[in-house]
Amino acid sequence: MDAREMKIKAAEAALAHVESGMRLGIGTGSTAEEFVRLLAEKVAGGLKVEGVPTSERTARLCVELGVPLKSLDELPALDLTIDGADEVDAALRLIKGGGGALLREKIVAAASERMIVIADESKLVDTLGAFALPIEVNPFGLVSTRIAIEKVAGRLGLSGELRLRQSGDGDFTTDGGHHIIDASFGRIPDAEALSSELNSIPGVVEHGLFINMAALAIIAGPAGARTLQANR
Ligand SMILES: O=C[C@H](O)[C@H](O)[C@H](O)COP(=O)(O)O
Repeated sequence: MDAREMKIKAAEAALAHVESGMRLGIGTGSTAEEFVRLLAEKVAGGLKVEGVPTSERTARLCVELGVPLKSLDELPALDLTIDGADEVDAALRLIKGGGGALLREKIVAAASERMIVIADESKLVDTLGAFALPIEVNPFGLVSTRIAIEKVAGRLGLSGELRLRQSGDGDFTTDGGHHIIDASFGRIPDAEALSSELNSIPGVVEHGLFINMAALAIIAGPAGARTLQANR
């Protein structure tokens, strides 16, 4: 089974949690897109749901495939969000933002009663941090913000390259008009501490550590999909 087939398996298992009438947060990325494709088939077959997309990219795919959308202001309380992740640990702490959608993803997940993460087994890790942590920053005062990130990281014993994410035509810009610094810390033993330290930096808009947000992770491997439950 290749990576795409595993993503589809995880997305199929997540679809079993979707009931007619639900208000859904719809994630971003290649795994979430497999979920959108399967959801669209169910919608075509009569399933009634309304979705709030976590990115312009997801919104475009939903429109193309006929998944009904609303804005988060129209549907401010959601039943369930289904989204992918770049890393998942056993406590269901996540790194997200590889696709640059972390801010809207976090806002949508926080507005949802439940978040289910879907991923292939390559995303499951013992300790977060091998994937560079995306940190969304305001373009104003980038140098000061970068220095502040280095300082808080240093206080927690973390170091590594902080790289301003690039796209084809210059600095990558998120749907919210911000930039992303990818922080290669290697290993983040205390994700909670790093999360609150990063939140205290004014130029940091949001970061890709999702803690206490996912209720369930559906992880697919060659043998099929298994479910991990958050112990809280
Ligand atoms: O910003 C993007 C999101 O956080 C994605 O959910 C994450 O990067 C995982 O994407 P993929 O399913 O493509 O690996």
